[in-house]
Amino acid sequence: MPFSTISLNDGNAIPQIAFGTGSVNKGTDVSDQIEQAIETGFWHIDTAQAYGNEESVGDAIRESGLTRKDLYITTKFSGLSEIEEAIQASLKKIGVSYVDLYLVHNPRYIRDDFAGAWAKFERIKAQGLAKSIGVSNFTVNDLQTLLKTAKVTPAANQISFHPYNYQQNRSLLEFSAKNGIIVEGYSPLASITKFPGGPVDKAVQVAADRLGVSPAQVLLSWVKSKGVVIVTTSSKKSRLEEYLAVGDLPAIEEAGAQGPSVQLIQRIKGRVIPLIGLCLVAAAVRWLV
Ligand SMILES: NC(=O)c1ccc[n+]([C@@H]2O[C@H](COP(=O)([O-])OP(=O)(O)OC[C@H]3O[C@@H](n4cnc5c(N)ncnc54)[C@H](O)[C@@H]3O)[C@@H](O)[C@H]2O)c1
Ligand SMILES: OCCc1c[nH]c2ccccc12
Repeated sequence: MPFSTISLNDGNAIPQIAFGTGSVNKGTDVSDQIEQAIETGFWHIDTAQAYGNEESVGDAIRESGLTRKDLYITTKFSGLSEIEEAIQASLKKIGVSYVDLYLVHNPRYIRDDFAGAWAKFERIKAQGLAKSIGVSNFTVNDLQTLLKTAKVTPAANQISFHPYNYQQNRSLLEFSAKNGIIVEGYSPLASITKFPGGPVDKAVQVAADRLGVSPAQVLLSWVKSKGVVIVTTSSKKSRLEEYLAVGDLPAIEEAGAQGPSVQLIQRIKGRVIPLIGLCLVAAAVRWLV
C-alpha cells in the first residue's frame, strides 16, 4: 500500500507525498510528467503561480480520467498579481473550482502587509476556493507575526528539508508541532542531488546497504519518519516507483493493523529508521561544526 494521509488542523487530510512540478524551467509543459506521476500512483500535485505550468496540471488531470476528489492539488501565491486575482487565475488555469491547499509561496510576497494578506487567504478558504490554506518558506518569526492576527492557523508550511538543514529546522519543527502546523519538505534529496560528496552520503549508503533499499529511499524514509510531507519529483518512472515504494516502509505505530510478515519487516524498520535518523543527524552536525 502506498502513502497515506496526515490530518491537518482544519479537519482536512494531506497525502504524505507530493509530485513537485517546480524543478524544471519556468513555463515548461510538464503535463506528460504529471500524467506519468498520476499513473504511477501519485495523487498529490504541487505547483505554483510562479512555475508557469498550472495549465499543465489541468491538462494532466483531464488526461488522467480521475475525478477531482481523487486528486490533491496544491498551488501557491507567488506575488505576481493581487491575491484575489491570483487564486482566480490559478483555478482557471488548472480548470478546477477549488484547490486543496493554497500557500503563500514566500513571506517576501506579503511582507508589506502580513495581516491583510492572510485575511485574504482566510476569505479564500471561507469561499471554498481552497480547502486549506498555508504558507511556504516561513521561519518561526514569520509564523509568530502571522499568528498575532490570524483567525485561521496555517495548515501547513512548505520548507526545504534534508539532513543538511535539519538542525536549523528543528526549532521550526517544534514550533509547528506545538501550533498544529504540518511541515512539508521540499528538496528532500538535496544531499545526493545538490550537495553530493558531503558526510551524509556515507551514512545514507550504509543504511541503504543494510536495508537493501536505494539512498533516495533512505532519505525519503527519514523525512517520512519526521512526520514531514515529502515534496519530490522525477521525470523517470523508475524513480517515481522507487519513491512510492517508501510508503511500504511505514512508521512503527502503523504495525498493529498488518499481517505477521509485514509486522516483522516493520519491527526491523522500526529500529533502522531511527538509526538512519541518528546517523544522518550526527553526520550533518559533524559536517556543520
Ligand atoms: N516552496 C518552495 O519554495 C519550493 C522550492 C523548491 C522546490 N519546491 C517543490 O518541491 C519539488 C521538489 O523539489 P526538488 O526537485 O528540489 O526535490 P528533490 O530533492 O526530491 O529532488 C528531485 C530531483 O532529484 C533527482 N534524483 C532522484 N534520485 C536521484 C539520484 N539517485 N541521483 C541523482 N538525482 C536523483 C530527480 O530526478 C529530481 O530531478 C519541486 O518540484 C517543487 O514542486 C518548492
Ligand atoms: O518553489 C520555489 C522554487 C521555484 C521553482 N521554480 C520557480 C519559478 C519561479 C519562482 C520560484 C521557483
